[in-house]
Amino acid sequence: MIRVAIAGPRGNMGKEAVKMVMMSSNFDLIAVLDSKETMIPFSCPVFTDLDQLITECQPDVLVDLTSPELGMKHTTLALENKVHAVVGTTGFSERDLEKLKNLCEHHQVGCIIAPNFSIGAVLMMKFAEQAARYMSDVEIIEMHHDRKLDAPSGTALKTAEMIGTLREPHQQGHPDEKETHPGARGASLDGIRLHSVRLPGLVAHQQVLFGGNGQLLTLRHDSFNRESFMPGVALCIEEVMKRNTFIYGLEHLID
Ligand SMILES: NC(=O)C1=CN([C@@H]2O[C@H](COP(=O)(O)OP(=O)(O)OC[C@H]3O[C@@H](n4cnc5c(N)ncnc54)[C@H](O)[C@@H]3O)[C@@H](O)[C@H]2O)C=CC1
Ligand SMILES: O=C(O)C1=N[C@H](C(=O)O)C[C@H](O)C1
Repeated sequence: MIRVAIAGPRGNMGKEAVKMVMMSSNFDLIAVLDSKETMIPFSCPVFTDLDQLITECQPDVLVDLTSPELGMKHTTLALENKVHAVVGTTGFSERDLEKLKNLCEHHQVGCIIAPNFSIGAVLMMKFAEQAARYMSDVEIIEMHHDRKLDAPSGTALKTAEMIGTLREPHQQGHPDEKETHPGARGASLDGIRLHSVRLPGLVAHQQVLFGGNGQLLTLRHDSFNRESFMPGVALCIEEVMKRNTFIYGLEHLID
């Protein structure tokens, strides 16, 4: 049994993760970390202090599903205490990722950062990486619920990064194009345009558009609920236990 603690247990993702871990015969939910003492009864102790949680409960793995600043704080503390970390929280900077990688190496402990836990989204990213070899003009439209804190999404950034391994950086669109309304062309990552839509009713959706002469290739993935992420969370908990390295992206865990 892997001893699992979850940070953010009352959130959209945290709720599903608590359910999944409790239902699994491989995992033992030994504690949750919340922002306050909660009225929601959990079948395990609720902590508001991660130091105390680690000392008293000694988890094997901390799963973080909170916010960018908290996620960084929690993951740092977990790794410093040699607790493996599975991080679904998005919005980390490149510097944050570098810092976590160094902590893994220093403390010889595993950490998996998964910008997207759903298998379909990971396949979309892999297909996009392949397509970029042949079609190098690409724009990404990600669409999420309006409670999301970070933009662009972690998935969109990771997709652009994967495409970037096979696409020469270049400016897209007309060389003389001008935004009459700032932001109209979206963010640019080496010339790949990223557009973020935030609307009530949405969950997590992304389209990757590849344009060529007389043709358009559209790759699309939709998560209609948070259950879609849970097989990926379970896989990461199992895999992180076998490692003492830093992994960024679920694509490194599937063939
Ligand atoms: N990697 C993936 O596949 C996915 C990642 N996410 C990411 O997961 C994160 C959480 O997303 P949601 O669940 O939608 O957000 P949410 O806002 O519903 O949940 C965040 C939770 O963190 C809790 N929290 C606040 N302060 C805390 C503290 N000090 N200690 C512990 N918990 C605290 C809040 O009470 C809240 O329940 C976001 O960064 C989001 O981008 C979301 C969906 C899928
Ligand atoms: O906040 C969300 O909801 C999601 N966040 C992740 C991201 O930023 O890509 C994964 C998924 O898109 C849902």
